[in-house]
Amino acid sequence: MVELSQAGGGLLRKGFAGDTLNTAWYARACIQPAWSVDYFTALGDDAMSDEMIAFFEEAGIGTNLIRRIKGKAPGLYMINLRNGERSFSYWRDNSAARQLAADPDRLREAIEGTDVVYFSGITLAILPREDADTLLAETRRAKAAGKFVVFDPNIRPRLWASYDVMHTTISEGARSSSLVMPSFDDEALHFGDDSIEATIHRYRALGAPNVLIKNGADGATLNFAGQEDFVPAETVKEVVDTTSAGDSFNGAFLAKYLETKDAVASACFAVKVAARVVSEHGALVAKDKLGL
Ligand SMILES: Nc1ncnc2c1ncn2[C@@H]1O[C@H](COP(=O)(O)OP(=O)(O)O)[C@@H](O)[C@H]1O
Ligand SMILES: O=C(O)C(=O)C[C@H](O)[C@H](O)COP(=O)(O)O
Repeated sequence: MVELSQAGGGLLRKGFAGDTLNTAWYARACIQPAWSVDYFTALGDDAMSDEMIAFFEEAGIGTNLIRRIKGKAPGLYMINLRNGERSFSYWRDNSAARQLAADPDRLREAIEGTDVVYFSGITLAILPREDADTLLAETRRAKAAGKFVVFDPNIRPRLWASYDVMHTTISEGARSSSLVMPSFDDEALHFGDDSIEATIHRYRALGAPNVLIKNGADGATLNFAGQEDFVPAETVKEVVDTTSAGDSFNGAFLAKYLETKDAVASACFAVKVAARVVSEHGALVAKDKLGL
């Protein structure tokens, strides 16, 4: 999506963001140069879509899988801030990305060509029902084939037709995953979990072998194959904008974990990156400000 963030004095800064893009961006910033990170989405044929493609390429994110749709444009969102905590306004009903899974062969081919698949509750929420089912069938297939499938529920009630559809579809997303990376405040608020243990238990019972719960300034709890660990958050002097805290954590974590297979060390790295991200405006913080 195109992102409008606060630039001071009533001015808005234009950027590009969206939860899966943010995660790809931080993974790319943190991963070994020899690894490739590709973004699978749909864009339009307008100037803004061209600019986004150029921006992804400049960041080193592969764009060959991106479908261009005639007459369409990217979605738009604006970050609203209250004491550093973000909320979003969206203009995305007609975005090109809603058609990202409309071509099942293309989707299957893209997934077959990769070792790791990352998607989110927002990915599922913006798709027409039958396309969400297509994507879920492919992520189940990928997991069964031994690929590492990673899912962040990223619960956004406004994007879903109803609570029941949201609950069922997010549960299916988790069931088709090797690792689920939820944020505890969302899970407690929307799915009624009264503890981090309850969230871990729910996702493991659905069939996700690994769960990593992010909990804002209270750090992160991991349960990898039944082994539980806790990693505290970094202390942040001033929380400026929490947009992308969770996505940057996910991208940084995956970059380290895929290389080292050390979940705790990777979470320790991810809390450091996320701490830098909440200290700046907007979803994507420049690599030289991440302290890598
Ligand atoms: N106020 C904060 N101080 C320090 N670290 C933070 C803060 N807020 C978020 N983080 C870091 O970002 C990670 C993700 O934040 P969280 O708020 O749980 O995700 P989301 O943005 O998805 O709601 C946390 O696990 C933590 O490491
Ligand atoms: O809401 C959406 O659809 C977006 O993708 C916009 C934001 O860039 C991410 O939501 C940020 O995600 P957090 O890491 O949870 O702060």
